[in-house]
Amino acid sequence: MAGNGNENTGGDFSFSAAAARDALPRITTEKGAKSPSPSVCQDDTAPPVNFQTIDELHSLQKKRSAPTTPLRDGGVAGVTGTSGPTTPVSAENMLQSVSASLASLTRETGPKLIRGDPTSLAKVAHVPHTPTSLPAADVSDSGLKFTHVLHNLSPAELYEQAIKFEKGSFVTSTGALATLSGAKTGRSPKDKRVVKDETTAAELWWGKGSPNIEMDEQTFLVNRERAVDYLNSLDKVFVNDQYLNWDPENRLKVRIVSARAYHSLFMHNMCIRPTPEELENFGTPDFTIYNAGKFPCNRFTHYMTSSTSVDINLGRREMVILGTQYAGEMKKGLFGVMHYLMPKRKILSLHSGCNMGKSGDVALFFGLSGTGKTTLSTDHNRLLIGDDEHCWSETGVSNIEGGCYAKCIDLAREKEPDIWNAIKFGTVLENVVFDEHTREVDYSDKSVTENTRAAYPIEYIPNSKIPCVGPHPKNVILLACDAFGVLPPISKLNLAQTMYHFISGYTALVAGTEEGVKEPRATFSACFGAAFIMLHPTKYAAMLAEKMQAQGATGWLVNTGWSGGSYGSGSRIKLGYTRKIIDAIHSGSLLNATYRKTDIFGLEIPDEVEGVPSDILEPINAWADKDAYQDTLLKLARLFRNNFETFTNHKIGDDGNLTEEILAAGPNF
Ligand SMILES: Nc1ncnc2c1ncn2[C@@H]1O[C@H](COP(=O)(O)OP(=O)(O)OP(=O)(O)O)[C@@H](O)[C@H]1O
Ligand SMILES: O=C([O-])CC(=O)C(=O)O
Ligand SMILES: [Ca+2]
Ligand SMILES: [Mn+2]
Repeated sequence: MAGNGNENTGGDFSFSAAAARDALPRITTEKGAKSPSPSVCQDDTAPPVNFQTIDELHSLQKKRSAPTTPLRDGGVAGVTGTSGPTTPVSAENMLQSVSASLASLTRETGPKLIRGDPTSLAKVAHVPHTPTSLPAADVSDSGLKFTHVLHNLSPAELYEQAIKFEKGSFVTSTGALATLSGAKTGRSPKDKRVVKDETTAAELWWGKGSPNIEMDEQTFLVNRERAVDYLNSLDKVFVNDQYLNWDPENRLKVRIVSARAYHSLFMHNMCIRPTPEELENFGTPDFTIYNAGKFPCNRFTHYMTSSTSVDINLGRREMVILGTQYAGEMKKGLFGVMHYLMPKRKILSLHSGCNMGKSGDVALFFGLSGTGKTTLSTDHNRLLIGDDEHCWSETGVSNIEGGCYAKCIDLAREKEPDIWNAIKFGTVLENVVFDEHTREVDYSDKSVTENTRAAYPIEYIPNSKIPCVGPHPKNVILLACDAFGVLPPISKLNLAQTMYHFISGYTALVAGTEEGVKEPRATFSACFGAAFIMLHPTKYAAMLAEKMQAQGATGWLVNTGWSGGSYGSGSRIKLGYTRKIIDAIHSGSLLNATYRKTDIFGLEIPDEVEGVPSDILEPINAWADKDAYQDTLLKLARLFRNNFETFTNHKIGDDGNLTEEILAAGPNF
């Protein structure tokens, strides 16, 4: 408790003679003594105080957040939370809406809900419950208990909740909230399930290569019930009501119900934050996530193969998370939903970063995880529209999210100053290691995981473009981190090549970090995000082709991976060089360069890029062992060809010619 035992509770204050030490002069303040003359130097010039007790003093410390609509009479709502004796109409509506979200399938309404923190001393009154005559079998103890709802808490409040109640939560030296995501430190794509009903059976991509592993409606309801019961069993749940998509015409209202302050702060940062007015009029969400990730799924449930399950039900507009606390599941689950809903509106959803030059030229950065979307779209000379998820509509681009999720492994202030500076109060820092005393983060430490992450609101990047929308893209940059070291650092693509590489979705990360050289492992992930797409890849590819053609956008392939040899003998292309290459794309200077065509992949590579040594532009020149280069190149070409086989029978768009051209745009050998 605050208070140091010396509270001045009235006008009198004196040291008793017994307590006074001999060496100290006796100090007496007499009741009713005249105030000292202004000429006398003294500290305590404070006017009379407004409190008589410590509790009164503390009650003065917090003032109620300004309500944005008039309060109704205290008697109407009858709910007393921590923040005062009356509850605004909007809060009452919110509680009813959350109660409906948490209603289980056997109970008509959710548990009794209370606003605020259960640890608060404030007295709580019962939520008026519409009397329902339920069959006796439906009455259970869980229906009789209260669940406190912590609705759209602020970052400061969430920090306090995390630090008080969630092990592994700490404030770092720069003010970020360090958290642990638990046993899972990355997504679990093999545990993702999508409900297959009549509609989705016809609409979605199923079967070989598809990320959509089916589950039936009944099993979804079993998992949903498990998650909802778990959440209702808690003393408190966090509820975030937020938006997705900065395009106001295609905005989605999302509700996230979770058990952890970490999850609530993560989504606060990653989704678009409503204004107080928008929150008051939020109404019913379009999509709801039940994050019960602390609790496992029941492995005896049909379709389950582990204790983790991430389930999407497009019909019910719900997602259930069991058995993983990795926060990225929520972000990417919603991205999947956008990949379903947006194409229905002829809007293309993209796993890409996006930024804009001062003159309004927009660039998209596609790439799989770790290829540089966040790093390269965060560019001090350009406006950041977003780092990971976008929509491309008839009118231009819009960010789906309200925040960024940057990889932090080996983060260095000099190389990535904007990301470094964004790691401050409000930022969630996942799974990093820090000094126990100074709380300085060691970004090179992989003790917990290599996938350390920072989630921060987009406005933490100084040159972010708010609202996060822009005109049609001029450049479409495909990023591949080629650990084989055979793709050129930069090549210009024609439309068919752009489609070929977009559908292939290649990258090659290094398998492990254990001692000894590890073979690079090629990954092909259609549309640079197969884990998130819902429809067949050719649907998205056709939309991209049509949009690029209509806007005259140029495609580029940038290797952000190895040069001069594969992983182990070559080295990763310096970020500084990649930035120079990207600068040359943005400025338009690369469009006018002289190009040469490479063997096998048929890529156009420039003779020169300002600020980049010319001998790395043609990969073979950078390799000491030319035979090894040829072998590796062929090996990669075969991997591309094998991967593309699944797409050879699919038509792309209405135009059969495009399909032919795309097939011909792959490696030739
Ligand atoms: N030449 C390079 N170009 C780009 N990134 C590089 C380069 N060299 C090293 N890196 C590092 O590679 C990582 C790229 O990760 P980044 O966060 O940008 O990935 P991402 O594409 O946004 O992935 P995700 O979708 O998982 O968020 C960063 O840690 C960056 O510092
Ligand atoms: O989703 C995540 O956890 C991180 C990410 O952006 C990706 O993997 O593409
Ligand atoms: Ca990223
Ligand atoms: Mn991503």
